[in-house]
Amino acid sequence: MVATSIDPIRHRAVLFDVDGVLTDTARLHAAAWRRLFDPYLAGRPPSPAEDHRPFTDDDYHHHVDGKSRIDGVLDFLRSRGIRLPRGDVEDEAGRETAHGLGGLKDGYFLAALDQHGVEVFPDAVALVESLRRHGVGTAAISASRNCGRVLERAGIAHLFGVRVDGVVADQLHLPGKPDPAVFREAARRLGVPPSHSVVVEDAEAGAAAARAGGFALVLGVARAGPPDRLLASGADAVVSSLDEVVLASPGQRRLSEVPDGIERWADLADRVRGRRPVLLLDFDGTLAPIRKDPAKVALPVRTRSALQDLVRRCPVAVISGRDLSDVRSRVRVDGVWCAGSHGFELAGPGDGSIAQEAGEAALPDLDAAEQRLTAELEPVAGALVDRKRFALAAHYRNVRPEEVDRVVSAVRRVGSELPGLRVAPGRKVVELLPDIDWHKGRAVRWLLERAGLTGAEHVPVFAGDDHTDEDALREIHDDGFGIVVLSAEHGDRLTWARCSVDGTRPLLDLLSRIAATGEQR
Ligand SMILES: O=P(O)(O)OC[C@H]1O[C@H](O[C@H]2O[C@H](CO)[C@@H](O)[C@H](O)[C@H]2O)[C@H](O)[C@@H](O)[C@@H]1O
Repeated sequence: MVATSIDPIRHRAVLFDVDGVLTDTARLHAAAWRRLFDPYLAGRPPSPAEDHRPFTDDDYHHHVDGKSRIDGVLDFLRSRGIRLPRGDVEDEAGRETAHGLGGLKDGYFLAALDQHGVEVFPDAVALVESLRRHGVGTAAISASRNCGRVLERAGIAHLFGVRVDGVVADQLHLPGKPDPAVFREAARRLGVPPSHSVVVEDAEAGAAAARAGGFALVLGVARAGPPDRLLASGADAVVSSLDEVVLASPGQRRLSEVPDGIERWADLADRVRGRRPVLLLDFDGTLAPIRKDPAKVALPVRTRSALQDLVRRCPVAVISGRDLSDVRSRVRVDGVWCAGSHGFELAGPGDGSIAQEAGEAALPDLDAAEQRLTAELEPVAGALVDRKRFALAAHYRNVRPEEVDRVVSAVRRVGSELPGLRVAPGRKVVELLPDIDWHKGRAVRWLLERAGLTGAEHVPVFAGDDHTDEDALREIHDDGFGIVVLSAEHGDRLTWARCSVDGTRPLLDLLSRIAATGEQR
């Protein structure tokens, strides 16, 4: 299952293909190609090596859609056993070269544009506007040299901070789709890595390009007809209208808009006053500082002693992405509950009075993913594949920047090939988790209920720094108190937290104030 939702926390840019996604011009292109190829094929002398049947919709989707004009001519004719010289950009329209025939097609397309005008798809415009309101960068991508003209005539050129079209691709000598170069160039211009960008495409070549480029989400649009061709080409999900795409909740705020928990404690204290706090704490980046080598991370002495103090005052749990046994061995504070693998395994203090292990069915897929990714990422210097019982992390903190997309796309590909898994990005890490409706948020709620820590007399307090912590921050948003630990690695993303702290020290100070406020009941 892949949700058709764009999450502004994770997806900081969305790249839209133009013809067929934003504007109803794909059919004008298809008609112009047909007008070019049908008489051309009919006029060729019969040959057993060539197929002269008329141009079909399937031909358009498989051989032409999404590609540059010249590649479209060459690839389609090659599929019919015909090889033409590429020719030259100066070739007059109609000459028997790729440039010559491409010029003729362009004349037909421009005539159709003049005759019919450009219609926009209102669902696409609504999505673009909504994304921009959420601060997500938007780009328009097209193989067409007429992209600028189409966007201007449609009145939507101003909605895109970046445009990478056939003209830009020619200037920079970028190969056309299915090569990911045009998408990567757009992401680069928006300043967002492919691993945090979404591509919206209606063409097979475009979906394949985005998949190969390691983009976070490849969303196919099949306005008429089945989704299969786009799914087969690499789309994560296919919608028939962009109305089906939902955005993360407006309840979230930018990190820069969230008040500092210490500075604004006087205003925030009422949320916990008179209630018994239940402290639910993330480990890496929250209790323990981030390090280059995950194996070298240790709980600082001062933090352990603060936890020992807190556990005497209220229930405390650590909810980590690490393996359960790993996080337990690093926390070592009596009386603390621990959850590992992002909440997929959970146990009570000591011997574990209660236990929960979600995601058992995904173990064979995790084993297969571990085998494949260990082999595939072995040549990537700095890449680290870390298998947890119910998760697999591919770390790229120590990978050269130009190799990061290789790591991310390998994980995404393996994740999409194994139906039991889903992809979850984190801080310089991309993980595979069991594809079931379970995460830190569900685990936290389960723990509160099983331990009898529910009801108005309790207030769940969750603190975390990373993307997977947002599941828990969202879960307790209405009845609890969420704290996000700031990090320069996240930019100004959205969060469900009610307040922020600037590191572990102020976090421990805030938790102590929360415990003290709870003690005044
Ligand atoms: O939920 P958490 O307890 O925060 O665990 C999330 C991941 O944390 C670890 O990776 C992160 O910390 C590493 C050490 O500082 C750092 O090198 C890496 O870049 C971070 O993503 C841990 O290794 C993962 O298994 C956890 O999933």
